[in-house]
Amino acid sequence: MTTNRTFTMIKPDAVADGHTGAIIQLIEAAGFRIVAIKKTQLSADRAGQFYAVHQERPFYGDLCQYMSSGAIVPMILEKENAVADFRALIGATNPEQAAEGTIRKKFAKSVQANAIHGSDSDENAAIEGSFFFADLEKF
Ligand SMILES: Nc1ncnc2c1ncn2[C@@H]1O[C@H](COP(=O)(O)OP(=O)(O)OP(=O)(O)O)[C@@H](O)[C@H]1O
Repeated sequence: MTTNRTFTMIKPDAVADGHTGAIIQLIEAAGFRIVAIKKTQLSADRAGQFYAVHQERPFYGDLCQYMSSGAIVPMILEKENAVADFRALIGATNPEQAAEGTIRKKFAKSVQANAIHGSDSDENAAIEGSFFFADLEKF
């Protein structure tokens, strides 16, 4: 296994509900090191750019509206096997299918408002991290 990075965002529902601290605690307890972190809000246009891969999907418009509806907390995280281990920590996209103990099982409200994002590959983790953070913001 190699030490590498993944990208995550705590989504608007979880930030608005006051779960930011609890989610960060779970992430750090699972062995991830925070390389970069901020609190920000996406415009609908920027949410659309971030999720451009989904633009043909029926839920794309709703997703962009939801992701720009409030503050989010994007982070770059570092750990051995970061991408796969983080996907395991957050659980399935649909919280009804998420395993016990996962972040989505604990905090997600629906398949859309599912509390947290996790990159699905090393390549996307690098692209998504650069979408939010300049090199000088990564430590
Ligand atoms: N059927 C759906 N209805 C509404 N929203 C959806 C649906 N499927 C996915 N989404 C939303 O789009 C996001 C991206 O979908 P994707 O299939 O990439 O899931 P994921 O990889 O688990 O999620 P993410 O990319 O946020 O980590 C989901 O996290 C969710 O917020």
